Amino acid sequence: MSEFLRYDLDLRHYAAPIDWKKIFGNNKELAVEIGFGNGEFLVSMAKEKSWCNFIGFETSLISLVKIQKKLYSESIENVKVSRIDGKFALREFFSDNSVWEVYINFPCPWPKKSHQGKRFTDQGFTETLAAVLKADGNFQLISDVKWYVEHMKAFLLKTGCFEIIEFGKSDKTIVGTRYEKKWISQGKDIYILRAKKINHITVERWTWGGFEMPHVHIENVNREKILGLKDTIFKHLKGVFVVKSVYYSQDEYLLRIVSNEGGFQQRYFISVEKVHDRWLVKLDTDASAYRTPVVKFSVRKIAEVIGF
Ligand SMILES: C[S@@+](CC[C@H](N)C(=O)[O-])C[C@H]1O[C@@H](n2cnc3c(N)ncnc32)[C@H](O)[C@@H]1O
Repeated sequence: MSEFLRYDLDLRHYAAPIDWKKIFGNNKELAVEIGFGNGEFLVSMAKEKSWCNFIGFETSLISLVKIQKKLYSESIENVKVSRIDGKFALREFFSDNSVWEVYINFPCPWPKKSHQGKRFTDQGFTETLAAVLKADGNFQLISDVKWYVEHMKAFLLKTGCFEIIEFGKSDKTIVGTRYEKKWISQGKDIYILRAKKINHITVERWTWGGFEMPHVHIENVNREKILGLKDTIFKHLKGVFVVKSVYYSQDEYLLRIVSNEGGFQQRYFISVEKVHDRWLVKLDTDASAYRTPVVKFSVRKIAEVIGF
């Protein structure tokens, strides 16, 4: 394994909430950046604030690889990064009142209505901030999109948990990232929003409470039903899952699943295999998923549909 991979956390292997003190080996404050891109801001903050540990969440693999090389070459030890949706990770992997600051710099505004579930400007996200930030902890958003910053301000205020301490156009460079440089070079205005947590609320977490997974045993399977599941969509209170493909070999089926829960997408496999005289339906261990309500539901539902 490459040395720089030590910065990378595969959070599927950790029970939530994560014991960050154990991961970093110290008790420093925690700060989170979501969508760090090329990592300029995360790296400079980590160097400047060595009394704090930084966790960066990114969905882009290329960004992950780039920052790990940077962290390794500069021997920076107070940063961990993970390839995961930052909205989900902030809620699921941090205890209430545990994070000192959260930053988002130049998020994609997803202007189309059909994409609005991908925005950070929603009640679920601001409630998560109100849960995980410490008392007096801060959230900072920098963007070139005025309406996006205004929406975020409105959602923060709606929680009743934040005081706005800075809001408006900035006349100077703030974070020095690739996107900030790009928008400034195009003459765009840059907006800053800083908010301080003044009240606390808690939120429901989907994955807390261990790794238990409903492995379902069934007496027999209906082969036609399994093979006919391709492209079937199943609905659940919290989201949906679809069976994208079904693979078959002797006494074993592998179902490729895509789930979506409030915009959080997962791709994984459910295996159906013969064990002695019965069949076992379970989450395939080679491509594991976070144990969210829809993932658990998908295993039970497949067993229900194919078994008899
Ligand atoms: C427009 S770029 C900005 C990058 C960087 N912050 C900057 O200022 O240059 C947005 C970044 O957010 C990442 N991203 C988008 N949605 C995300 C999510 N839900 N969780 C984590 N990262 C996300 C994208 O992969 C992309 O790198």
